[in-house]
Amino acid sequence: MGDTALVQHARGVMGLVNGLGAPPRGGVNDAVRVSWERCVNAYQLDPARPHAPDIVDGANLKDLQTRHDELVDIARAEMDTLYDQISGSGYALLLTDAKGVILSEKVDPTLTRMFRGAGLIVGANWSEQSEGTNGIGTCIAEARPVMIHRADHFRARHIALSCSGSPIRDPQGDMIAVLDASVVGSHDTRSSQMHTMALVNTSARLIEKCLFLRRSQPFRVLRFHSRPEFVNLLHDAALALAEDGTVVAADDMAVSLLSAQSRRALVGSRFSDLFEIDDSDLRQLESARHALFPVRDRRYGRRYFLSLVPPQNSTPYISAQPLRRVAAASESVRIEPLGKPEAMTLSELAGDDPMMLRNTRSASRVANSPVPILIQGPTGSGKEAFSKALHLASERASQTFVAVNCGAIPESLIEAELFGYKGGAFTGARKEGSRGRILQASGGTLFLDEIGDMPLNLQTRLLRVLEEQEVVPLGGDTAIKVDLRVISASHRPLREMIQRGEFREDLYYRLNGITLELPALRQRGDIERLVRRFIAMETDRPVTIDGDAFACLLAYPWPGNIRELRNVVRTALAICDGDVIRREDLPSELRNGGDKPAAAAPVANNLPAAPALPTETTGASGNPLEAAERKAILQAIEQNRWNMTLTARALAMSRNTLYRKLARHGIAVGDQRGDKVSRH
Ligand SMILES: Nc1ncnc2c1ncn2[C@@H]1O[C@H](COP(=O)(O)OP(=O)(O)OP(=O)(O)O)[C@@H](O)[C@H]1O
Repeated sequence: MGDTALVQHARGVMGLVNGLGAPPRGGVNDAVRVSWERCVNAYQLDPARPHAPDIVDGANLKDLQTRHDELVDIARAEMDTLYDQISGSGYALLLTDAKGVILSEKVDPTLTRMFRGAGLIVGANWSEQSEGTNGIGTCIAEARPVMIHRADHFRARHIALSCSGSPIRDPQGDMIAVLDASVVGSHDTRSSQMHTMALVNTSARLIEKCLFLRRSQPFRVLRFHSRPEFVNLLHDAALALAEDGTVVAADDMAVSLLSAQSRRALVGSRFSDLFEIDDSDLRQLESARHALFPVRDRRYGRRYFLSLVPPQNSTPYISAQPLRRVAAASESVRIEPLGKPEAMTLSELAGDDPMMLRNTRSASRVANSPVPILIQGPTGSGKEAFSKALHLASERASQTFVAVNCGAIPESLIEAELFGYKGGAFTGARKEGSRGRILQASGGTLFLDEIGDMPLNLQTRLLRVLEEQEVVPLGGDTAIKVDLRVISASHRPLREMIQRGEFREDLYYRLNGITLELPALRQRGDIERLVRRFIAMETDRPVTIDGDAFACLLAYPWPGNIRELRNVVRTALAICDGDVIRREDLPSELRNGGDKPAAAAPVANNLPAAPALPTETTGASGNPLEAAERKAILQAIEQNRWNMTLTARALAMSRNTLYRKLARHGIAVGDQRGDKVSRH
């Protein structure tokens, strides 16, 4: 190509963007014009200036390829097929990462030199920022398939190229790669390139589908289409379902066939919300492997044929963190301070996790109704935070939110704490009496945490209060009307407790208008986001978390759930040297790959909200036996994260005995004894 043509092209580009000189004859389409404007205005590129290609060095390229090995592996087979379809027409097939770095190629060996000359080399960065408008970079910028034909390119040196790029998305819908077919010096017209574009696009969809199916192996996968002959072929629609029928991932075809707005709109829904079929039918569908079932969708009553593929692989790691992106695990990440939010909203708590999204959807539906909510979930999974957010999302937001931890108040005090008492009602009672938590919560929300720890006789009293909506304080004879919204929570299996006669069935049904199950942290699909968010919330300066430390945080099984994560982050920020969190700033359990059993959960995560533990040398008596007991109690408290019921159980003593011992050893548990009152 002569120099004059290159100069003329550069002039045409600048003529169009800046109005300095004549724009190209025949003009360009909108996507190309907008891309040229980005190149000049945002990236300050010059179409005429020669530049050195941006090529990732060997070690970093290897690292990139390793991180994308699943994708590269899946794409290889499809690239071979596509190559056969267009062989002889001089194309190079390229697979890049989401930033435009070429990870692998399929090229006619006789044309390799020509492609090298054009800069199409494994490791080269073809983002718009580097190479200006092109089939890869512009596809990434536009997040859709694009064809950049000859003089559509921004840089004059690329105008011999014709490129067709199509994005590849992961099961969450995030773009992770681009498949591109490029040819040098072809005299084909733009319209004859359309055929190649269509083939590239089809291959990209097939790679996406294979990736979806591979990553969904730990789940049941529902395949469907309106035409039975299409089911279980690569063009059908697919939904990955958790064990309880919740959609954890959806592909684009499912979005299109169900007329949903996006993949996110489907994630978190129940299978039975989408189709006219019960959850129990799932098992039947599963046992009739590959059989097709006709069914209608609930929204429009359209008929589809379904087939259900059972989980292929249920190793705990994969099933626990199914579709989580771990690619970023070995990259350092810089995080800016965010400041502590006053209180988190339901949607902030849910993040991107499918189970949490389903919970917030259900909770929002009943936020303003009196329907009682029972939240089940392991300790530290955010039950109280969720209840508070629900309170704030309701019409009662301006009233009081009262949290009572039934597991942390000595049994003998629960009655007085909850129902209140008249002055002098019992020995030790305050002269002026006490209103009690129920009355304090009237008009607002009463959160009963660890409801499973409430003694049976008090369960009966609580049931009466809830049914009559009135309370009689201890030692009093008149009932006081209350207006309560009750949210209760437990990490214990209440249904099993009913069977064993430890929990009243009638109270269970009174509390359980709807039940929400909060996932353990290790089951959430958004740990990476939570880690970033906690660091951003807890830091007052920009910090970097190095790749190794990040990988440890993502790999750890988090027996203490979100509370533990928060404490680990706080401690790491406090002890890290400078502005970088490194692996050595993490507790040893995390550094060692999190392979300790849950029972030996880290004791190094001093709960910041908890009062500082006195050291064992401050024992009251100086007696070695007493000191040993004191030490054992302190350790058990820390290991059980200040949950007194669990601590008592671990020490094989009753809760009342534990409280007596705490008093004797001078161990103050302060506000950890359970009841917190906050006003909004
Ligand atoms: N999704 C979330 N995002 C950020 N922080 C959260 C989230 N969920 C909970 N937290 C924080 O994690 C900590 C533990 O949450 P919370 O006390 O609500 O858990 P819990 O399940 O009620 O615990 P327990 O069973 O011990 O009573 C709190 O500091 C809370 O603010």
